[in-house]
Amino acid sequence: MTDDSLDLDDSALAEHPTVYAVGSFSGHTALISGGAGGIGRASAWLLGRLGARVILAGRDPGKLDAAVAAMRGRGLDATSHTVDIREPDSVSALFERLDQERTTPDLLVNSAGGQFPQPAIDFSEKGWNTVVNTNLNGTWRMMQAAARRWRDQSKPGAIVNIVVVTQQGLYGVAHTVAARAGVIALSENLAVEWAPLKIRVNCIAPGAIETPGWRVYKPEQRETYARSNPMMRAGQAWEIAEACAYLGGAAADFVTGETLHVAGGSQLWGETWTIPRPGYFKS
Ligand SMILES: CCC/C=C/C(=O)SCCNC(=O)CCNC(=O)[C@H](O)C(C)(C)COP(=O)([O-])OP(=O)([O-])OC[C@H]1O[C@@H](n2cnc3c(N)ncnc32)[C@H](O)[C@@H]1OP(=O)([O-])[O-]
Ligand SMILES: NC(=O)C1=CN([C@@H]2O[C@H](COP(=O)(O)OP(=O)(O)OC[C@H]3O[C@@H](n4cnc5c(N)ncnc54)[C@H](OP(=O)(O)O)[C@@H]3O)[C@@H](O)[C@H]2O)C=CC1
Repeated sequence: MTDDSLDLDDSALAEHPTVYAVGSFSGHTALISGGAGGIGRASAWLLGRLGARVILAGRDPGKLDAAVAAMRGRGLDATSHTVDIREPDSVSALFERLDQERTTPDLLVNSAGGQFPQPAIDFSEKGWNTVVNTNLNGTWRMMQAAARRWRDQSKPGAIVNIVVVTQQGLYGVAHTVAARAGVIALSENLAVEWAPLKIRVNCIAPGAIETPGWRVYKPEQRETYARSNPMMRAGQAWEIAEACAYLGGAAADFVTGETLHVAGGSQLWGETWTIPRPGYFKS
């Protein structure tokens, strides 16, 4: 697997078959953080094709512009805004821009996130804080900003947080496992606290999904990912997008506080070593 082969193909995303009915998201607006990344972009394409107005958010304006241009080229209603979810002021500014446009998303997909592989014993203070600030604090900031709009406008809302498999099998990224376990616990708690506001909060835990985000891992580690689950293959971003359409849409109206593993069973069996597997574990 080369670095180039990790890039998603917009023309494939424009035509990939889906189980969902065209129009099932008509009249809905979806805000997707990390919308120009792998999972976020696939989710934006799917929701857009199902009729949603999609707003992509991320740090890199070039990546956002390219993704939006590809979607608009196929007639989808797509726009973008820059945001750095690590910065509270940046998240506030994003939502203030949406307020000025009189736009309130119905669905928030938090796909912005990431980490670097390193043995935990070597984490620096800054490295740990960066990953926790991105994945736990950044996700929380987006959730709170959206929920305040829904509360103030008496509108229902749905949140889908993209996390990682936390209970077993993912090693070399302990900072992100800790941060995402926090997001899952937070989501379960808010599913109750925000139920009176008609806000549903769910998570998707992807297994190994081939995306540009994999470039952060060495090729020799990536080569092991397809054997890290009982189904003996890597997943595709589209498979996460379809889960997103389920949890974010009407089919999941009675589902909240759930974490859906789309991971080929890796939450039950298998190991993903993002750093070299210590000889200690070799048979
Ligand atoms: C199948 C497997 C599971 C897959 C799961 C996935 O999620 S895949 C897809 C998911 N997608 C991704 O994961 C996307 C890719 N990931 C990222 O963008 C980054 O990992 C990020 C989240 C840290 C943000 O990065 P950024 O560039 O915005 O941040 P920055 O440059 O400001 O760094 C801040 C500090 O972090 C530290 N530090 C950073 N890197 C390393 C390292 N290699 N080594 C050691 N330390 C490192 C360092 O302390 C640095 O500060 P310094 O010492 O330089 O002053
Ligand atoms: N691919 C996989 O195997 C798995 C992925 N995941 C998780 O799924 C999510 C999506 O990952 P994936 O699509 O694979 O990876 P990508 O790296 O392709 O996408 C991640 C996106 O997050 C955005 N992002 C990162 N940091 C910030 C920030 N501080 N503010 C705003 N945007 C940010 C990036 O945008 P920009 O470049 O513009 O900053 C990027 O587009 C992540 O949380 C990831 O950890 C979980 C399990 C497995």
